[in-house]
Amino acid sequence: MELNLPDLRGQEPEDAKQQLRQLIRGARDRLSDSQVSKAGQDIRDRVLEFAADFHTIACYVSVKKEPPTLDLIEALYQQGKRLLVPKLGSKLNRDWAFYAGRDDLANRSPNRPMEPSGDALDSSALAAVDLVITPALAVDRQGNRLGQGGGWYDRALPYVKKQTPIYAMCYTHELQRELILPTDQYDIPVTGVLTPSCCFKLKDSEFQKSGILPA
Ligand SMILES: Nc1nc2c(c(=O)[nH]1)N(C=O)[C@@H](CNc1ccc(C(=O)N[C@@H](CCC(=O)O)C(=O)O)cc1)CN2
Ligand SMILES: Nc1ncnc2c1ncn2[C@@H]1O[C@H](COP(=O)(O)OP(=O)(O)OP(=O)(O)O)[C@@H](O)[C@H]1O
Repeated sequence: MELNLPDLRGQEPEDAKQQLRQLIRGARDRLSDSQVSKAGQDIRDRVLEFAADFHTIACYVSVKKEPPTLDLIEALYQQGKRLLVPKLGSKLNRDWAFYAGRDDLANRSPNRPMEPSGDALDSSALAAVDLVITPALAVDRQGNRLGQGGGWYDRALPYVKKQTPIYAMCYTHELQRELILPTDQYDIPVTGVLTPSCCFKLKDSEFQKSGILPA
């Protein structure tokens, strides 16, 4: 499946981003449950291998049709990794807590991703992570990431150490081979991308140079 997104250069970045989000969310809504759960299995298998050398990992807890991360997080935890996941509370606080097993995750506020019960840590906890996995609706060849629009990660990511890799997770068809995504001054480009079919660093990749995805 290819996602044909319009080129919205000339529009205000905020308006352009909003239109792109609607189109991509619409396409996600049309994914079947079995497509989403297959993506979750592929993500678990691939990212587990990719993440072998990282010990403390920040990762989002997926909701609805987002690329599923629950099986991945549990598998990483079973391997003894430390996982920080967002703890939004009732106010979209930019807090985090350590994952303590699947049974400890619960919907603690309506319409929010599931959260662990552990203490809320502010974003400065991100200084201790070796790898960040962010959600994305799309990523382009330059590493620009389109998020859900809250500016949540844009505000949290400045706490990540400069050398720490930041990988954005999306579906493979959401990687933009041609389109340059609209950006604003706060956007922080990502180091690499994770999808159900590929995990790679952007710098000097074939995708960055010529839009070709790894086999
Ligand atoms: N799984 C996941 N976790 C994430 C993010 C994400 O995109 N995906 N975020 C990425 O930044 C942050 C949270 N961002 C959020 C931004 C807005 C709303 C929100 O407004 N929710 C609506 C309900 C929306 C709906 O039902 O579709 C609400 O509160 O009423 C929630 C979380 C951190 N955790
Ligand atoms: N560090 C920041 N300080 C102040 N405002 C910010 C910051 N980062 C983002 N914003 C504002 O938040 C709003 C949403 O930002 P943006 O469109 O980049 O979100 P996003 O990257 O799609 O979402 P998210 O980061 O939650 O995944 C914009 O109005 C943006 O200017």
